[in-house]
Amino acid sequence: MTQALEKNQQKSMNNELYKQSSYYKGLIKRSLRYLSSGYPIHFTGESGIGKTTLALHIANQRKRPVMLINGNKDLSNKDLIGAFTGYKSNKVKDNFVRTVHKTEENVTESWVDGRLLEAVKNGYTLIYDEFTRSQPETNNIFLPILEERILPLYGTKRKNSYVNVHPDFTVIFTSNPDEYAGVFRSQDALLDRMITLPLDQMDEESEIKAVTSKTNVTKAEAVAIVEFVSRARNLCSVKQNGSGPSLRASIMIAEMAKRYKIPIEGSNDEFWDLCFDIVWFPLQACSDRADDRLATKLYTEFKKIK
Ligand SMILES: Nc1ncnc2c1ncn2[C@@H]1O[C@H](COP(=O)(O)OP(=O)(O)OP(=O)(O)O)[C@@H](O)[C@H]1O
Repeated sequence: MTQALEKNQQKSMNNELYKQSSYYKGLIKRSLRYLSSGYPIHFTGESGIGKTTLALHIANQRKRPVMLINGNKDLSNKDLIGAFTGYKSNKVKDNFVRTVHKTEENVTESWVDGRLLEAVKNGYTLIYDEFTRSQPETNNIFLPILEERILPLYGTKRKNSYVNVHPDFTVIFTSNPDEYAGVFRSQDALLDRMITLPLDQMDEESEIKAVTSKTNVTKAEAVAIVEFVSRARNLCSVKQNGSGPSLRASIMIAEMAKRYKIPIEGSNDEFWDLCFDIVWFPLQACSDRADDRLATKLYTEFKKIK
């Protein structure tokens, strides 16, 4: 089974925000130019700000199959290049003459391409999400791919020692900033071969567009939710463990409120419980206030929802 994303698995084909915002339009245009000129791009920024969604959107514009790999510390060259998965045997018994038994057995090792090899050979657009979560040794395989346009097959028992990279093959990397737990410092040599585009938290107007395009809330409801989450974010006092509730928080609040018909009002207790459950943990992580003081401040911001 191919690992490339099927069309119906590809998100964000027709994203209103990307069509309307001059910032995103410019960024997408430049990114496509870099990719077409053979330069991989790298979106870096905090969790939940839309790196993967943007990467998928750009990848979809290239009209090539899209392959997604998620970085993790256990990802190995075997996963990326492929491996021999066992033996295939083929037995032929010849009983034509009853007294003579002839058996012929052919044993061949069967090879399964890894996702990177499949993408490299066929000219896919590869999205390597959170690539800094993989071990730097694993990511070294990208150096010859990006520099010499070959994928070495070292460590395998294949006849060819490398494959040429298809001219349409290109990579969009994403990462969270290095201070995140579980992230390895990425090698300078690899970063030197890509164009790194830092992404910031969306501005309020963009976030409202993202929430309305992703959920069924009205524009006014999206405004109320996004403004509340944004005020909650402003309660962050220390820049550690992220920067408070992200776009994801706004989307979760909107989805849950719609699904369970919870009125999006600052006077509704059920809506308060929903908002508190979703924003409290990331807010607590970025604040050095005592919990009771922080909760009181959050409640004050919640009450401002009309
Ligand atoms: N332009 C957009 N329009 C609608 N929804 C969006 C948009 N961008 C992001 N989202 C939504 O916001 C949420 C976070 O987006 P995404 O997963 O792309 O962020 P990320 O930066 O890759 O996060 P992480 O670093 O945690 O993987 C998702 O639910 C996604 O569908």
